[in-house]
Parts: sequence; structure tokens; C-alpha cells
Amino acid sequence: MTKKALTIAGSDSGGGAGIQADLRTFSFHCVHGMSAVTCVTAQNTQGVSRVDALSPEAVTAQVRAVVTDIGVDGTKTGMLLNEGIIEAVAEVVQELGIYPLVVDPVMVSRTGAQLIDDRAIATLTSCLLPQATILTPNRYEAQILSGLELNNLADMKQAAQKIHQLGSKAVLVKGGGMTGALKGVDVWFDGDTLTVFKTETVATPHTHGTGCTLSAAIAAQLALGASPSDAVEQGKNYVTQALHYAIPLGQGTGPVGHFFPLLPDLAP
Ligand SMILES: Nc1ncnc2c1ncn2[C@@H]1O[C@H](COP(=O)(O)OP(=O)(O)O)[C@@H](O)[C@H]1O
Ligand SMILES: Cc1ncc(COP(=O)(O)OP(=O)(O)O)c(N)n1
Repeated sequence: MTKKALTIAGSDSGGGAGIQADLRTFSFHCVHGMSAVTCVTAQNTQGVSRVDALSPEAVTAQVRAVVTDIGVDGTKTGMLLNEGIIEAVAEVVQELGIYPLVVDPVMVSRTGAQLIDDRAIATLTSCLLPQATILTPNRYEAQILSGLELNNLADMKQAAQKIHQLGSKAVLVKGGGMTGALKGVDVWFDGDTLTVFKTETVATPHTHGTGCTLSAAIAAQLALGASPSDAVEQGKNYVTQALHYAIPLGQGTGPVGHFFPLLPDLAP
């Protein structure tokens, strides 16, 4: 039977991140992909120039429409943008019980710029994080959530354990924003086991969409029935492959190659 996955996230007009990356990732995994759009970004490989939010009601209407008719085997959230959308998403997730749930707490860009305001961060932390099967903060998001500075592996491990206390079942602190040998090293904590997930560091400047792609791949694996830690391991392998086939589009940071078996290897 066809498995179904839902992304609740923003649109990236450049096609590298957001719902565009999520739906490609779901397709790669042969999972039927559905979307509830939260906001529309005017974005390319060089950055985001404008963001328009949908109303919270428009977001939850999309979720209800697909859940009540088609059903959902795995859900992920991405860019939720503001307090109203976060509150509405947290409520509808709980009401409809659309778990397993991967929460990618999109708050800070790769360059360290804060994308949502402090009230939205507080609401995300109190309402949505405790519902997450797996929470996937990047380096900067993990710094905000843990109150720690992340400079080495010991810091990442400590942050994962501290963030776990916020209530998610498991936490994956992602290392794409770390430097040197730690770039691409992720740390997992589920309240019991502390695991370091490492593939290899891919030497490409074209890393746009890695976080969205990873959380979508994990949601797809969960929808297919994988355990949370197996879903992360598979998802990480997928992102690493997609990075090897990253596509040098535009003037800035190009997207990862979601359909790498069909693509030429363009890595330097
Ligand atoms: N250059 C790289 N080589 C290998 N893995 C990477 C690289 N950059 C990012 N990753 C991996 O991509 C995934 C997404 O992490 P990250 O880029 O930190 O997230 P975000 O896009 O949310 O900032 C993680 O598994 C991370 O380790
Ligand atoms: C619409 C939208 N959602 C999320 C992001 C962030 O993408 P992500 O894969 O987490 O990471 P970067 O590509 O920004 O490193 C986005 N840019 N747009």
C-alpha cells in the first residue's frame, strides 16, 4: 500500500529548499507527498528577498483536507514563520494525531541570521517541540534551544541532551554549520542512547536545502515504517549522496541533487 507523507512548510521559489525540496525527497523515497504551505518566499540561490505568510486558518485547512481524506503516515514541519501559524499547527497536529512528526525548527539560516522573532521561538518551544518524534536543529538553532555555544563534539552532545529536556522524543543536532572535521557530523540523543552519525564531509559549496531534505527523508522513512534511529541513518545517507550530486545553479549556493541516480556527478 502506498505510504503518504505531509510537509507543513514554506515555499522556496528557487526550488532548492522548503516544500519543493520536501516533495522531491518524498518522491525519491516512493512515498506520496502532500503539502500544507505556510508562507511563500521570494528566494534564489543568493537569499530570501521577501516572505508572505498565509493565515493560520489557510494552513490548518490544508492539513485537515489531506488528513481527513487521504491520511498521513509521516509528517514534517519546516518554516512556520510566526506565532499564529505555529500555534495553529501545534493544535491541529495534536487534534488529528498526525505522528510520527519530524520538527525541523527553522529559526536561523546557515549564515546565522534569525528568521523568526523571539515570541515565535518561545511558542515553537512550548507548543510544538514537545510533540516531536524527532527534532532536528542545526548548529545555530541548537545554540538558541540549549543556551550553549557549539564549537566541538562535546558541546554538540551536551546540547542534544539539554534540548531533549524540552520534551521531544529524540533530538538530532545537525553539524552542517560546524567547521573542519565536524562539518557533516550529527549528534543523536533519545533519552537513552547518544549516537554520533557521520558519513563524510562533502566538499561542495552547493548545500542549499540540506536541512529540509534531511527532515523530509527522515519523515519518509518513518512513513515507510523505519524506527526513528534507522530513519535518521537512512536520511543522512540520502543527504550525503544528494550533496555529492549538488547542482551549481544561480550565482550563490546551489541545491542538492535529490534525484542523484539520474544526475551527472558535478562535484568538484
Ligand atoms: N558539506 C557537508 N558534507 C556532509 N554532510 C553535510 C554537509 N553539509 C551539511 N551536511 C549534513 O546535512 C544535514 C543537514 O544539516 P545542516 O546543513 O546543518 O542543516 P540546515 O540546512 O538546517 O542548516 C546534516 O545531516 C548535515 O550533517
Ligand atoms: C522556504 C524555506 N524553508 C526552509 C529553508 C531553510 O532551508 P534548509 O534546508 O534548512 O537550509 P539552508 O538551505 O538555508 O541552509 C529555506 N531556505 N526556505
